[in-house]
Amino acid sequence: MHTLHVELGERSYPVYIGRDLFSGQSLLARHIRGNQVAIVSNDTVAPLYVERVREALGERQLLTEIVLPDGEQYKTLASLEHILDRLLQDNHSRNTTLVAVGGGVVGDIAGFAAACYQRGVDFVQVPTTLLAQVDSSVGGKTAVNHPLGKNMIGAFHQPRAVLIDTVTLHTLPRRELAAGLAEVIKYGLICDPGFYQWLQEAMPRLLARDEAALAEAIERSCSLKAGVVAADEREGGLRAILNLGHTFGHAIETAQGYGNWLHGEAVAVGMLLALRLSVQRGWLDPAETVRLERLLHAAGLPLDVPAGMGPALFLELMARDKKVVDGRLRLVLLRAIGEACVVDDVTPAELEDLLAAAQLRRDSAPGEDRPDS
Ligand SMILES: NC(=O)c1ccc[n+]([C@@H]2O[C@H](COP(=O)([O-])OP(=O)(O)OC[C@H]3O[C@@H](n4cnc5c(N)ncnc54)[C@H](O)[C@@H]3O)[C@@H](O)[C@H]2O)c1
Ligand SMILES: O=C(O)C(=O)C[C@@H](O)[C@H](O)[C@H](O)COP(=O)(O)O
Ligand SMILES: [Zn+2]
Repeated sequence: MHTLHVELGERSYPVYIGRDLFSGQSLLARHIRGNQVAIVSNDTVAPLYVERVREALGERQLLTEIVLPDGEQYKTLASLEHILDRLLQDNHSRNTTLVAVGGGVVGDIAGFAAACYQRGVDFVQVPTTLLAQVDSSVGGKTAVNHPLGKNMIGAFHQPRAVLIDTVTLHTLPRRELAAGLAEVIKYGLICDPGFYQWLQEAMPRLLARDEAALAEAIERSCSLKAGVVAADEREGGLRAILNLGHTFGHAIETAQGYGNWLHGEAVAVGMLLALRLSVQRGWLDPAETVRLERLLHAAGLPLDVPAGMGPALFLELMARDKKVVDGRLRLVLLRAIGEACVVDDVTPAELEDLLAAAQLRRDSAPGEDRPDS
């Protein structure tokens, strides 16, 4: 087992990465302060993994299991309300702990419920998708979506611990594995060129679910994210680099109706758009776009914007991005591979050209595998 720490003073916590973390002496029980627990999961993950988690918790005075319907379309205020209703009905007090067992959707909603319930209770993340293991379980961003925008209602609330059991990745559908790889690739692009190079070589092993390769990708990703979060917990500055590709990606997810495009798929296309802008500024060699396209394609990720999503719709949705300051759009670009920066001077005309070209590229290559075809 490998242990990392997210260093945030009194809110610091460990991230455990290993196999079979729920057997033997319970790591989980050690991070639960009171005698009350609510497990939050969904109807796909609960039958697979909740029993193991329940056993690892041992005897509890109060144990509630909350099973949400599966899907990004349920990352809503209604699901949040359902969790809060159940906690109140079962008389959970302020020393209860929520344990999120699932992907980023479950983790984000359960974390937000923990932030809200009686003004804040403990929670532990047990992420079961690659995406949640490398990204969403670490860092304390919690939220639900709104029809007008992704993660628009939420809070910063750090977990007490993150338990990453890599065995869970064996049941993960192939498309979901690819979605997680998009966020892994993101770390290489924004802050670690050596890791980016390693990913080019390791991609076949990652796709074959080679345990050593997956563990290395998870450890390196979590370590990079922990460093950024420790330096800027609430996204006052540096943390925004973790948003590479997300301004475009969130617009795609919102426009397509949450769940049609996976978060990682939308981010993959968004990162390519950000790279093309960086090339246009003369910061990157055009060959870098081709290198990223090859890597995303090898991972099984889309390269093109959705059909019918033109510049006007992109610009309308991107104007609601959380990084907008005083009406000014801010985008994460790359000065070099491994060196991200945030700019606020990309003009609407520049974006229109970029997005019109992306639409043209999409329409001139029909029949390729895409989430919406
Ligand atoms: N808080 C953050 O910092 C952060 C970071 C990145 C992404 N996110 C959010 O995370 C969400 C995406 O997370 P995701 O990609 O994990 O999606 P997800 O939670 O929808 O999970 C993907 C699918 O895999 C299933 N699943 C989960 N674990 C499984 C397993 N081990 N075996 C079989 N099936 C399994 C789920 O039921 C679901 O159908 C988005 O809402 C995104 O906005 C948040
Ligand atoms: O942890 C962060 O900070 C991130 O930006 C990680 C992203 O991968 C993640 O999708 C996050 O939820 C996006 O945050 P948002 O503030 O743009 O909603
Ligand atoms: Zn993301």
